[in-house]
Amino acid sequence: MATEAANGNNDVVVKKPPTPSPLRNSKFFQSNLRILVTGGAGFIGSHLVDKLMENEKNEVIVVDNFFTGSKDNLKKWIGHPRFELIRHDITEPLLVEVDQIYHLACPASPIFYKHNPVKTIKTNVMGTMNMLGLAKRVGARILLTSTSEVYGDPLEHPQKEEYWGNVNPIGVRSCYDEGKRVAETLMFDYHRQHGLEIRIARIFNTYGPRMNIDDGRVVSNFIAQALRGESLTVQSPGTQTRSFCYVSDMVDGLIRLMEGDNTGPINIGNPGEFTMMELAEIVKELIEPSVSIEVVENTPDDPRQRKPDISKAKQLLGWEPKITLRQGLPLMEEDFRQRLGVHKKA
Ligand SMILES: O=c1ccn([C@@H]2O[C@H](COP(=O)(O)OP(=O)(O)O[C@H]3OC[C@@H](O)[C@H](O)[C@H]3O)[C@@H](O)[C@H]2O)c(=O)[nH]1
Repeated sequence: MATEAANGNNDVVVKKPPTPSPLRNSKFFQSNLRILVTGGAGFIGSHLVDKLMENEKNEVIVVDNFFTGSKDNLKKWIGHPRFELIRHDITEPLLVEVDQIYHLACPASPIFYKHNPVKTIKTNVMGTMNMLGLAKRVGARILLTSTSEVYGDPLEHPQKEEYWGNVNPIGVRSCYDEGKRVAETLMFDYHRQHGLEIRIARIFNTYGPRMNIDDGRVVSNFIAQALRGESLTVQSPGTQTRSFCYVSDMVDGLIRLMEGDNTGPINIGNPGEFTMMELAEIVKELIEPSVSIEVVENTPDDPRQRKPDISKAKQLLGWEPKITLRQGLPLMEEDFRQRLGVHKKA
């Protein structure tokens, strides 16, 4: 049985995991691992699918409602015998016979998750309940991608998993940060009450190819602005910090967590910390030195600092990120150049 990595009173004896359904063991039995990825057409989800598909013993089923995800991100797998794509909104129940569930589905960019906040919280609460119900019914192990936003505007720095956070429960970000906090609670309640095998990753800011160009998050905004020759919009005051993890490192961390013996929550992120002004200066230097940097108005409740303590990931998963910001940005630049049709100057 999995050990519990962190937090409060989780050290309660839990039930044995439910046995997989009889269907899974008879008619549909086969030696491959069948893996469901919710939100698998999205940015991190599609990179995770690529990695899972590299293993010939894996069959991957993606469910996505394509609100922020796109079929384009999965085009190389469509038609592959070990791959299936289902258009489905996880706020509605779903029954598929699977062994593992990577539950990623939820808009992650603040402008998208704030666009329809009621839908965002439904996705996190009802969507997670539906996926937990599925995991219970078929005896699957389930991994939730939670977020560094559960720490809110943190009063402890860097953030350890034991920190309970500083979250505004009625703020404009709460549909996402409180939504993910409830999702974590549901995961642990199903674990304690029904013996479900759970894993929780707290994902810190992540970047890389396939982010939506107009995603609204800072790295994609700055790269798109630099390539379009527009000013880089640093939201005030510019001294707020974030720590950016390249997507291939993130995917490795998620797979290690799923395959390991710890429930989490475990922080997965890159501890290299930058102010938003520093980030703008690096993007300017690496991509387009002629652009200017402009300070613009910020949105409410923007966390002033964020940096993961990744001691647990190192110790329990043997994981740490390999790609620095200066190595990762050019890889993302290349993808954005192709999609925007902007060629490098000779
Ligand atoms: O154009 C921009 C966009 C954003 N920013 C700033 O950049 C910082 C990061 O903002 P982002 O929108 O990229 O992301 P946030 O850190 O606010 O939220 C993210 O946190 C972790 C993940 O779970 C999610 O992907 C997302 O919610 C903020 O301080 C924001 O004010 C800019 O300075 N300019």
